[in-house]
Amino acid sequence: MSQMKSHIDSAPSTPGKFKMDKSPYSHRLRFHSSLFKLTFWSFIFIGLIFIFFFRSPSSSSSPISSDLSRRSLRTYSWGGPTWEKRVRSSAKVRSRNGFSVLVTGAAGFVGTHVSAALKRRGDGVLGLDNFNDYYDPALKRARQALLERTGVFIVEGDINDIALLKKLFEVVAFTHVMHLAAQAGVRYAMENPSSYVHSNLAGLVSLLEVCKSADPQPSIVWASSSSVYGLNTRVPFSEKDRTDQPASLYAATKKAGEEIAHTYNHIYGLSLTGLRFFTVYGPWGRPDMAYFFFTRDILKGKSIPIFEAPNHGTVARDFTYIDDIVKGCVAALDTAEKSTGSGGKKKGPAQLRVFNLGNTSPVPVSDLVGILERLLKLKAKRVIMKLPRNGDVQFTHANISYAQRELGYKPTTDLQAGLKKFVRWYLGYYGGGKKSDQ
Ligand SMILES: O=C(O)[C@H]1O[C@H](OP(=O)(O)OP(=O)(O)OC[C@H]2O[C@@H](n3ccc(=O)[nH]c3=O)[C@H](O)[C@@H]2O)[C@H](O)[C@@H](O)[C@@H]1O
Repeated sequence: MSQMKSHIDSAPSTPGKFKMDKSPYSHRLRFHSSLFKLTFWSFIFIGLIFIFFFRSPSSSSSPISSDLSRRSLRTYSWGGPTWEKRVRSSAKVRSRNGFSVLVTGAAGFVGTHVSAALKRRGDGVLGLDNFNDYYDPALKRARQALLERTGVFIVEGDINDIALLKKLFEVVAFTHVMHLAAQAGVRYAMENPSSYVHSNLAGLVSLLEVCKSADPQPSIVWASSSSVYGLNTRVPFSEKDRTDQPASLYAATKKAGEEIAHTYNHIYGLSLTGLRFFTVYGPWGRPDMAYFFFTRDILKGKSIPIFEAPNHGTVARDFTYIDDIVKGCVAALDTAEKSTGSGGKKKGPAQLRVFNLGNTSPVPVSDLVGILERLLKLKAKRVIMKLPRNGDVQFTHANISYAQRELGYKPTTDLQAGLKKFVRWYLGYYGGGKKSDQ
């Protein structure tokens, strides 16, 4: 190549002169030029093969499959003596009659709070989370750091990874699983339906498969959603009401989860408790939720879209503060009966429950914005918009008498008090909005 380069460099700059076949070097030049072409095209060919094999799944025409493949192809490293030691130590029970709990979605909003609460009272807690990028992973990492300081280790992995789940049950005989890993969010289901199937259906089944084969089988408490009430118009929503009209794919996957839970309870004797959370909010919350991004956008002076139902109908939510939800989750674990099966075989009927965990006082979204304005001492740029027809329901309202009776569940934080705590956390964490580019 360098020889060829020197020929070219020494050749006259006029292109036409280069074609003169009288040149004593013309023969060698032609040979070198075809060698150059061969090398050049070989590189192009190898490059194309490389691009085809290594990029094709994520460069598929559908953004859905590309996103899903990005998530499911991600590999996590786990295993080894040091890793097992950390798993064991994190899951070690430190109080009398304490539980050993596997918390999936531990770097999530509810997962972090529940893990911390369990650890505080002496339960052994091991987290599992895939740290996906549905929202700012830096927030998940910050929650992880918080939990690490309390002695909770979060294993990085996906609930669809059966080998990993089996390994965790080999290392620790979990008494309970708090299953909070999920693809959340009502509106995002229009954008990325597959991720709901991946996490809320396939992931749930993987987890239940491993739990049913474990010996002893753990008791499982898991997150369903208020969205299962869908188009139901009877208020307040009771667990006895129909839930066969979901208004979003998200709701449909949660409802399907409840049916899947029934199956595993029926066939394998797994003790299963589903908790229908009602719009949970609070410090360390999810940036995709309205109260969170309203706060961010009011601080930035950006306009905020406030949904309104037809004929100026009010849109309202039974916003529930995180500490109340945590109490409900812990009470559900405390009252969960043992699974009755072992090694994949049912020995007798097992407990199967579903509870509403709400606040029982719906608040219009416009009032939520009013509270935020007062707390932030800023006026919001409100833009009234039609309630989109992509999954949102007009209102939610929980009847919590069943949870009250069985779990002693009694929410104590109203929206004003809860948002005050959220705003204080938000300003401390993001420093008045400077860091909040999620
Ligand atoms: O209760 C539940 O089960 C669900 O609660 C929330 O869903 P959602 O109540 O829709 O919460 P947000 O997305 O924070 O919306 C809160 C309210 O603000 C309204 N909103 C939302 C977004 C927006 O731009 N403007 C607006 O007015 C919504 O219509 C809704 O009434 C969570 O996002 C779900 O993961 C959870 O399962």
